[in-house]
Amino acid sequence: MAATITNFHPFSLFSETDLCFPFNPTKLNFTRTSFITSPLSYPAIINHAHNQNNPPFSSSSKPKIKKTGVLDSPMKTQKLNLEVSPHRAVAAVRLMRIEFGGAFADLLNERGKGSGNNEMEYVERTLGFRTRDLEERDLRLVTDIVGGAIRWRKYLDYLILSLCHDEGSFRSMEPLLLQILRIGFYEILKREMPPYAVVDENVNLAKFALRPGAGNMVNGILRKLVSLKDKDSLPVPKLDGNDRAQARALATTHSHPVVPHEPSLHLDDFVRIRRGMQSVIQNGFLKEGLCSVQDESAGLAVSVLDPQPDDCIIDCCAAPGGKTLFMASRLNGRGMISAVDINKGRLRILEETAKLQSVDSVINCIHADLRSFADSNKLKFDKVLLDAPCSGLGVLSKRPDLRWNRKLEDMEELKSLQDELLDAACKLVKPGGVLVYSTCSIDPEENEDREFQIDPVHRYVPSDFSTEQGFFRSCPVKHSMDGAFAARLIQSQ
Ligand SMILES: C[S@@+](CC[C@H](N)C(=O)[O-])C[C@H]1O[C@@H](n2cnc3c(N)ncnc32)[C@H](O)[C@@H]1O
Repeated sequence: MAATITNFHPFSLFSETDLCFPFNPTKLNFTRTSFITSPLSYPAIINHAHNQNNPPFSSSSKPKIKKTGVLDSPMKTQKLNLEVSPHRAVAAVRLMRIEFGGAFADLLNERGKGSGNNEMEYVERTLGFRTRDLEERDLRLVTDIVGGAIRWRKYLDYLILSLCHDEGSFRSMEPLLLQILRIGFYEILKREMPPYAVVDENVNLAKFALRPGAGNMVNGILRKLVSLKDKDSLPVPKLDGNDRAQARALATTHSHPVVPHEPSLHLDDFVRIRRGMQSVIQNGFLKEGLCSVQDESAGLAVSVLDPQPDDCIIDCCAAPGGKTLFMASRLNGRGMISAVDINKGRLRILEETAKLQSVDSVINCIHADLRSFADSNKLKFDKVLLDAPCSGLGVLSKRPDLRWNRKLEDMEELKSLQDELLDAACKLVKPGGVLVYSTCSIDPEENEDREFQIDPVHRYVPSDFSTEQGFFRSCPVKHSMDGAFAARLIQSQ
């Protein structure tokens, strides 16, 4: 089975190649929101269950288990080990599959539900034995341990390395032994479990899955960890040296991957990454709302509106929320954005992502057709964004399907819908307020060929994006980003 990020995060709707993400400064102690944009490719998810003849990790070299039994089903003749806790065995094997098999932690967790038998097959093939079957509680523990060990991997590895005899023994450590240590370290440091139970259980796992000597090693290192923790003298990465060294130390303490990135040339809050998106995903940054994916052209269209704290804004075609959420991050918790969209499902994505990114307090989602909403609504807004449904001709590099799906008749219909939405949006602007009409199209008929009385955009975006007539326009070839258009209109007083 293969899957793409589309199944993973709504922001992939905007972009399969260029990714941006806003870091949540409250969670990451960054001073302000940042975005990342990057070309990337997602590795296919490998489902070894479909490849039974090719086990992911050979168990041929594994010692046979010490304590075996036969499972109750007459079909099952596998070796059963009752001394190893099932959730640790499954967690260790999942971690191996994620690190070496390219599997996604999330999908494994989902599939884990109700598929204990599959899990045990992996355990048996990797460790050489089965444990008792997983119960609901075990599965919850697996999810927590696997997620935690991945999330904190950089920090856990730093500590494991510090407690090894030398760097060589860390670097040459058997992968399974390293996973077992990561589990033990995570349980002791982050789950705060009773340390001696953790030591005993992980020693058992190493002993049975590898060999007695591996059990001794786990015992020695985990006990060293417990003793340092008790004395409050765990090694801490030194925060000195140049900026880069300090950033590395912080990345270790907070277990952030060091993702190669470059600041956006056009937006303070964006960074562009070319590689390393896997780390961002695996560390849960997207899922936890610490960042999101967005093309710089979308960010620049928001800059044309120039949202400021205390603004009362309406985003007329808001879902699934890329621009709304970026605007919300600029309000610093003050002001309000009414986010209108006719599509309930897409609006729900916006609502959920706003909660994840902790900006829901400044966003009010309204499920409505803008045309009827504008007729019935009495409230007027300081700033109105109409990011209109469009042909998408500016995003063909990411949406190749559009090349074949667009018909001339559709374009006529689309333009009249855009006209109606623009009329509706105009009704919502306060006297002296601003309306930004934007599209991700480069077709003049959808954009500058309309009759606009405009406020030129050069004060809001770099001059390279401002056309002679005062519109914002980004061009895929010239700017290496999506093609987009925005016009800034001022309502007369
Ligand atoms: C280009 S997308 C908006 C993207 C969004 N601004 C963002 O940044 O994520 C256009 C949106 O217009 C919505 N839409 C289309 N017709 C509408 C209508 N009559 N009233 C309100 N929303 C409408 C669609 O559901 C779609 O979500």
